[in-house]
Amino acid sequence: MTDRSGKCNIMKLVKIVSFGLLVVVLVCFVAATLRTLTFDVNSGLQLAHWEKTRNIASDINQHQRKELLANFREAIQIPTVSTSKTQLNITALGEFNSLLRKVFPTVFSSHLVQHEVVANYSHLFWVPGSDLALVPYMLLAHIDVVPADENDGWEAPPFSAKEMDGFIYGRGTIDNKQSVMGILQALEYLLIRGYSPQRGFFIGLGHDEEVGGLQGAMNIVKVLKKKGVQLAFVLDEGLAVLDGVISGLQGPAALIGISEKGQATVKLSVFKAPGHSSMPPRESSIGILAGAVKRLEDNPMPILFGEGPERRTFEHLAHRFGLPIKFLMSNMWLFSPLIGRVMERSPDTNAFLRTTTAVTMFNSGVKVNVLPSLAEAYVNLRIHPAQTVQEVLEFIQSTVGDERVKMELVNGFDPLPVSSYDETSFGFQTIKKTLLDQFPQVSVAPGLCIGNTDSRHYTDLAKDIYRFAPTWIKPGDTQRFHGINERISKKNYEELVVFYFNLIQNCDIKELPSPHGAGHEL
Ligand SMILES: CCCCCCCC/C=C\CCCCCCCC(=O)NCC(=O)O
Ligand SMILES: [Zn+2]
Ligand SMILES: [Zn+2]
Repeated sequence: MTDRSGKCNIMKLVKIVSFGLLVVVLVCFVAATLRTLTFDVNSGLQLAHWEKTRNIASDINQHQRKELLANFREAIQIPTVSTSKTQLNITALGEFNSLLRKVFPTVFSSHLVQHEVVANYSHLFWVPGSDLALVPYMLLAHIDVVPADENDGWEAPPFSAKEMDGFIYGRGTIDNKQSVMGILQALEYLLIRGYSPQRGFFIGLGHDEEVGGLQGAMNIVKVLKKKGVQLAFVLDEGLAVLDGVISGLQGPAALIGISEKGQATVKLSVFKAPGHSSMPPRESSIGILAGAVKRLEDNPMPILFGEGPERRTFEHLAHRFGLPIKFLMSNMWLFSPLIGRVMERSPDTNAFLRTTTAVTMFNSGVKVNVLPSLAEAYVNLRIHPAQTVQEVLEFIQSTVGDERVKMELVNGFDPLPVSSYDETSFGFQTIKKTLLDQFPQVSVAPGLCIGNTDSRHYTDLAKDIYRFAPTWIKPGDTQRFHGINERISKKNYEELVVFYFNLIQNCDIKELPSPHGAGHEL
């Protein structure tokens, strides 16, 4: 018995020790493979080694506070609406031109600024720098806005620029007149205070961005190409400071767009012989098309989370999440499918995961007793960086799976190249430094811009294109883009003016401080 039980005990002990060893080996393996990123994304700027510039202070007095706000409100009150490529409000665009000249007299009269109107309503400014060896950069924004209907539920008329509870309400307040006016207001104040740049810069204000920028941005690019211009970087609208928008993230995050999604507009159509509504066929053109559209909505494109630059966002921000999210985000190679499942539940986070499918127009029928011959739908897709227009078309074709539904690509372009964001990236680091000087509480990370911008026309002029403005977006604000009650706080608009005021001056450094001793020449 003793022997047997002794043997049993030894066997048990061997089993327990083996199991224990196995657990230790497994834990060691997992610990070696998995990681929890703890680096501080805001470090690495080498602030102590940053070239000293004698920046003009950006303080704003009471008079200027009133003035800059009044200028901004006037800009919002002009309905520079773009409805389609052929429907632009040219009266409003003309009025906007006069407004710019009236409220920024120094910009338009200074010998330091060259200005030209492009394609009738867009503006190109050139401010040469004193050091010709420094490659210029360019700031972009757009004057036009999408339509707005007061009856959709606006709390204030969309072109009233009404002030309520410290906010200015109106179409264009966050897309994108805050940048148009913010950039020029900053330049006006810089010039008044005697500033002249060392590094030259351009400002481009497009008038038809909301319908593709084919007149404004494309012609500005043509003008610059003719002059042989190459740019150190371009900064356009796009992402923003997200405050409480990414659930679980501690503190606000400034996401600087280093790429933007591609886009395709696809027309689906069904043709059937017309006839009398008293003798309907089993399936109408409308019914067949509705079925196709429903299948597209029921079968979203695959989740590609982690396969594009959005992966970098979460790796950068991982340290600002509590456990266990921090752990999941630090190991995207393993957990991205799980994170994707959670993020797809909300439209604004879903947009970062996959190519999105939006049915935006559906037309058919002319009379109640006539069977319509033609039913048409337009589908607008925003293409994830890991896909192409071609792949998206193939997906649509197989999902619709009905030869009676004709598919036509109206227009499309692939996702944009990824710009640099490492320690040697002049544009990214200068934007980041300017942000951190002004908003030390913010984490700065690269991001994917889910909308399209005029900057996509600039790829031949600059390798590095960033999409960002320090517009603060809080919970509920993402729906204000192209939606109702678009607004910006007065404080935030002032902050934008200060941001551009400081950014322009910060760009005057010759090179970035190098973590390894040698500078990064531009
Ligand atoms: C990482 C998860 C964060 C989710 C929060 C989403 C934050 C969204 C922030 C900004 C909105 C993006 C707007 C982009 C600018 C759009 C410009 C535009 O309208 N262009 C025309 C077009 O795309 O059709
Ligand atoms: Zn915009
Ligand atoms: Zn827009």
